[in-house]
Amino acid sequence: MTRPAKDFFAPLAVGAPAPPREIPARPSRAIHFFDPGNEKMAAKVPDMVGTVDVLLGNLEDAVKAENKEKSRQGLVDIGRATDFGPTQFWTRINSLDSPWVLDDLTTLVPEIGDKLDVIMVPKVQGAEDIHYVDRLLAQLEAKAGLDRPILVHAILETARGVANIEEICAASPRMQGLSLGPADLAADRRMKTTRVGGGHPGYLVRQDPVRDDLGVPQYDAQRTSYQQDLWHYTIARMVDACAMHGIYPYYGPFGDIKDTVACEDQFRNAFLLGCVGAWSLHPVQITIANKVFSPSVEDVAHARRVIAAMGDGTGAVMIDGKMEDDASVKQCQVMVALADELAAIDPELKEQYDAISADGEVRA
Ligand SMILES: CC(C)(COP(=O)(O)OP(=O)(O)OC[C@H]1O[C@@H](n2cnc3c(N)ncnc32)[C@H](O)[C@@H]1OP(=O)(O)O)[C@@H](O)C(=O)NCCC(=O)NCCSC(=O)C[C@](C)(O)C(=O)O
Ligand SMILES: [Mg+2]
Repeated sequence: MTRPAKDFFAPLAVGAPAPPREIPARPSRAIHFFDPGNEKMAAKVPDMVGTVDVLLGNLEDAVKAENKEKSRQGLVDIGRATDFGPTQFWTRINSLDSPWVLDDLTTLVPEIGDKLDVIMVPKVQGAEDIHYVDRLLAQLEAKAGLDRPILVHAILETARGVANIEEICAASPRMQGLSLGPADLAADRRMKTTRVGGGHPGYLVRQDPVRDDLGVPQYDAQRTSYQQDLWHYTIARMVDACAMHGIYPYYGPFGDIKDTVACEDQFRNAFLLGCVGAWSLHPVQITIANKVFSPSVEDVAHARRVIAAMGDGTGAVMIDGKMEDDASVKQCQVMVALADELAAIDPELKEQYDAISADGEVRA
């Protein structure tokens, strides 16, 4: 059973900061993963501040078992030494059934809890996992004297997690968002892919066979086929669950680092469906995510034009042969609100968006 409404926003430990009533829409187009125990990667982190929306020190998968403590300590060192300015600082802790997670939390909260914005919890199965982390964080925050609650992000990477998606989003006022974990999820579902996210050439639909003059189907003749998106169903569920709960959905990792074209396509599908960002595993993917998850100048110009033409936002008008009304103006408001949020942290985008007048004219 969920907590009654009057208790939902009460701190879960005496002296812990009050949980948030709203999750701020902070830009997070790329959640950039680095291994804090890898000296070469860690050395690059200070210079990445300001170039990426989120820097995430990863402690879970992709960190070898023998390096878990080194990575945790590396994260503490980076957290203490770095001024993150406008960039958010997140971590992915080890899974709740691992031998490392308790030390992750009991070390990170007192050492760098004042710097950490969000803790990503992998392999979340249901509300019980979030409840566990929620209470423990409250106890640790109280003990450390923190005045700001650390937010929680869940990765969906089991069938049970997907089935329990709504209760996971609703489990705590700390819930900030969800990410897709396509590799673990594929394994858990017994999907027959061996990739980390992205498409698969075998998952397709094919045009019907053309027929000859006698109406006989020509099965061997050339037919167009279209690759489909293996992740559409899960992302769409995430988007609805997150929107309903006032939190944020993210596409997860795209493992084929060299295929920047397909990565951009996968990220754009997620953007169009309602995701606010994706993970970047390699610096090259930051550029892709920043581009894809920022509305284009054309889209912002069109949105401003519709908003200007719609006046008080009611009724119907024709713009370039298309009907716009109370509903389409709301879509335009979503686009403009995102552009405003991004302009506030990205000077290059600000310049581009500032060149668009309030009624949608793009100045040269
Ligand atoms: C893919 C890898 C091995 C290629 O690493 P590389 O060294 O072969 O690449 P490179 O192109 O040769 O690197 C060029 C330079 O960039 C640096 N570099 C390279 N990557 C980064 C980075 N991320 N951040 C900062 N710097 C980075 C690298 O150290 C090197 O520095 P150098 O010029 O000084 O020699 C490497 O990029 C990497 O380890 N990335 C992170 C992988 C990761 O975090 N995986 C876990 C998330 S995905 C996941 O867990 C799945 C999920 C959700 O759980 C589920 O679906 O179930
Ligand atoms: Mg995983």
